[in-house]
Amino acid sequence: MKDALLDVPAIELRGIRKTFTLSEDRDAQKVLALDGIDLTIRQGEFLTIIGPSGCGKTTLLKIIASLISHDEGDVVVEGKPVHEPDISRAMVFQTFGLFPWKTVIDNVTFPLTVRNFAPAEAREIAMKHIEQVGLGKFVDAYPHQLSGGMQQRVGLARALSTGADILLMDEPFGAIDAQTRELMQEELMRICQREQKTVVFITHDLDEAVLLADRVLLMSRGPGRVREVIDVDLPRPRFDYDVRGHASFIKVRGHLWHELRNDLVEQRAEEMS
Ligand SMILES: Nc1ncnc2c1ncn2[C@@H]1O[C@H](COP(=O)(O)OP(=O)(O)OP(=O)(O)O)[C@@H](O)[C@H]1O
Repeated sequence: MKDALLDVPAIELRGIRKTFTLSEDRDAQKVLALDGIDLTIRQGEFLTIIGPSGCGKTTLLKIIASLISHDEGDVVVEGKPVHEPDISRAMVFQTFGLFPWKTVIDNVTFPLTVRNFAPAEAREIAMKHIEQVGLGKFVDAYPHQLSGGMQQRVGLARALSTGADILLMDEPFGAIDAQTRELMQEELMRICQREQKTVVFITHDLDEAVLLADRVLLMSRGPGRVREVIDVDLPRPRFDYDVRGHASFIKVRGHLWHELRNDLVEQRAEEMS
């Protein structure tokens, strides 16, 4: 359980720097997306990332997943430097990332099939997670037959099926209506608490950032840097009381809003000058 959060590093980021080049030309414009990110994420921790648009949140998550390379620094996962995607880390995308031509069961078994699991074993694992996210009756449905919230549940079931200890989630509930989103947040918290997942979760939603997190990483306006890492001192589970009325929730949310608002005001002033 979260109360027993281990002080063992799951992900260590050391001096991560990333520049994008906007074209192939020699004189091409460069964008410094991340500038020296140092951070340790503990095993079983739920870390949310919040920051102004374009500050490098997605870039950082993709670097942790080894989906894109970085220019300088090290990503160390469970003690080992990583350079390629592997089974320790699973991504969940805002746009669900499902294959439209595959059924729910085929979408969820896909990562297991490519890793050469026997079909019966892949199906058994997939079914367990499809049922866990409440879609047992929809195994043979296609994504277009499901609501956005249901499609995101499929994305979550697929990530869980990989058995990855680390879930990397890029605004996974951003495209879902407010009520479904609250249910998904509860479900995710239940699953992560039970299965001791380490989660790195990007959001633009202040309430979501505080509600889910053990710690919130606030990034600075581009180039992305660690501006602040804030502890969220709220008891778990967090869905059986008025967590939004809790003094710690109000304090952390208020602080985040103050900081992000200043960023927006500065950004607007720069755009006007
Ligand atoms: N493939 C790319 N090529 C060139 N520039 C890129 C590329 N991907 C990201 N960038 C630039 O890197 C910076 C960080 O982008 P990133 O998508 O990581 O930000 P973000 O914080 O996730 O943004 P948002 O909150 O709007 O989703 C931005 O300036 C963006 O334009």
